[in-house]
Amino acid sequence: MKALPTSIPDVLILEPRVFGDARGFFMESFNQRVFDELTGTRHQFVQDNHSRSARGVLRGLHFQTQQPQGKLVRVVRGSVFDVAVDIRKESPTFGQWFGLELSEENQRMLWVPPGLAHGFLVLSETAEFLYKTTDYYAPQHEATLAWNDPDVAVAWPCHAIDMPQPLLSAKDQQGLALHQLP
Ligand SMILES: Cc1cn([C@H]2C[C@H](O)[C@@H](COP(=O)(O)OP(=O)(O)O[C@H]3O[C@H](C)C(=O)[C@H](O)[C@H]3O)O2)c(=O)[nH]c1=O
Repeated sequence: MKALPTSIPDVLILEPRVFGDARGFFMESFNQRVFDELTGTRHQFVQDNHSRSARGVLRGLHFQTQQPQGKLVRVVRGSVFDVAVDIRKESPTFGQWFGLELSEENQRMLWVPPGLAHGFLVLSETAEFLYKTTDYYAPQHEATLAWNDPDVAVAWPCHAIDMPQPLLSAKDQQGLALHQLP
């Protein structure tokens, strides 16, 4: 597995080693020792999540104000545009975002450390999204940064979904602006 830097210092792209043969492929999708070496951290994961979404669905941008979750995210079917936003007020990259395509084709993963907001836009007919988190779900602490906050200005590839607006949950339609975050 390789780690590639991004525009946000501790957000990393992880590229697994894929062993293909006539039967298909094998890869280690997670290895604690390798993860620790590549990220320089000792995070332990306590929860695995799996969501399926249709084209044009946008989930996010979510974070937990307490019990912040680090997330190791990947796509096993289809393709998404995945985004992390640095909302750590003391960070030199506060307010900046990083995004990339995660897909079953490129097998890429994104490591999103605790304290950032995270979300994705589905580009394929459907997408199966799997991720590990470093702390438990805590709905009482969950919040949403507005996907279209002009101060963050995420360049979502909405042209690729062939619809006027992404499909958002009621909760995500009520996202906060960056300047409103606690
Ligand atoms: C996240 C989560 C949700 N749920 C329940 C709560 C709701 O009844 C239902 C759907 O929840 P929600 O609409 O918040 O699911 P997503 O919009 O996919 O939320 C996720 O979306 C973006 C991509 C993220 O980065 C977060 O990990 C996560 O917030 O699952 C649970 O029981 N456990 C959980 O860990």
